[in-house]
Amino acid sequence: MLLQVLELEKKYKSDMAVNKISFQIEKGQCIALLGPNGAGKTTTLQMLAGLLTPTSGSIRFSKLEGKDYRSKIGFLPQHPAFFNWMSPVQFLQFAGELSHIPTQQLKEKIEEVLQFVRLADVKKKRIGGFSGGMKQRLGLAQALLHDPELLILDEPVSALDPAGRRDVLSLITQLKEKMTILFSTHVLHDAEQVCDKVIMLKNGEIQWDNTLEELRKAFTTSAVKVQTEEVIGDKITDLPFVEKVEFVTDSSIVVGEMNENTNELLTAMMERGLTIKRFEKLEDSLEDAYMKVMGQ
Ligand SMILES: Nc1ncnc2c1ncn2[C@@H]1O[C@H](COP(=O)(O)OP(=O)(O)OP(=O)(O)O)[C@@H](O)[C@H]1O
Repeated sequence: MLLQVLELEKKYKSDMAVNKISFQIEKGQCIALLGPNGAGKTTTLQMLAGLLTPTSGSIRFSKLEGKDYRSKIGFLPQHPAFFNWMSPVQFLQFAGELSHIPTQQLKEKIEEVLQFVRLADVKKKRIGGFSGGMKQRLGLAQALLHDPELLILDEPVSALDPAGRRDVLSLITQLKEKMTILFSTHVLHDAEQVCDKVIMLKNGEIQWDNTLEELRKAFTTSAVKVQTEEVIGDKITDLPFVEKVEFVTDSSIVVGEMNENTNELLTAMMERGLTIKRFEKLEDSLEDAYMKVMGQ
């Protein structure tokens, strides 16, 4: 385990932004913190990054018990601030000095991270002329300067156009091989593309903390819809599935709780002289499952 969060709480006067949440992060995981606006994502990430003091609860970084765990965290805020007159090299030099990275190491690291985020060609240009995607990649470069073990990204792709989104998500995918990543998003699809696990937040509380595969399993219905050429009538009244049958029309039924026994149902219907015209598995999409968990 890399990080353990216990009963973490942040209250703003009477407003409970984060309500005693607990979760843990294993080394090497890529986790998405998913939730609508106001769910408490930024508040949580800022507490983890040490930028905000929790009202109560604890954050433990396993390997650095007692030391300042923040030195091992790389953080990209939701709205990174840049000096427009600076160049990427100047900005990273400035950020690296603030983090007390030794001079020679910093020089090499700046070249390395700029190469990684594909800004090496424009490293001496003014940041003021950069696109949103370029700025976000520069922000990511800054978060990587001190070789963090845990990279925390607050809505890294939310403000980007589709191409910028794809760029940054692909960089995150490459970084997954090297470090543990926690990033927030309000878009399920972003989480689906890169992460192993999702923590869903709503009103400051965790609604789900597991893989998307488990989410799919937990919320997928196993009904099938069968449409026939003929009127079905009472031809299926003796089938073992009869209690789960609902007629949609005279020649179309939905049968619930069908798992491995779908073939049996179809065979039985054909044996009773029904011609199968259409057969459909009615599975909830991941989006449906997300909506159910979030109660939306
Ligand atoms: N400085 C603050 N003072 C008072 N309330 C705040 C403050 N910061 C956040 N909140 C409240 O805390 C709750 C959680 O906000 P937070 O920004 O963490 O949510 P979020 O999930 O990151 O949303 P978004 O996607 O909009 O950034 C919201 O109800 C918000 O209004």
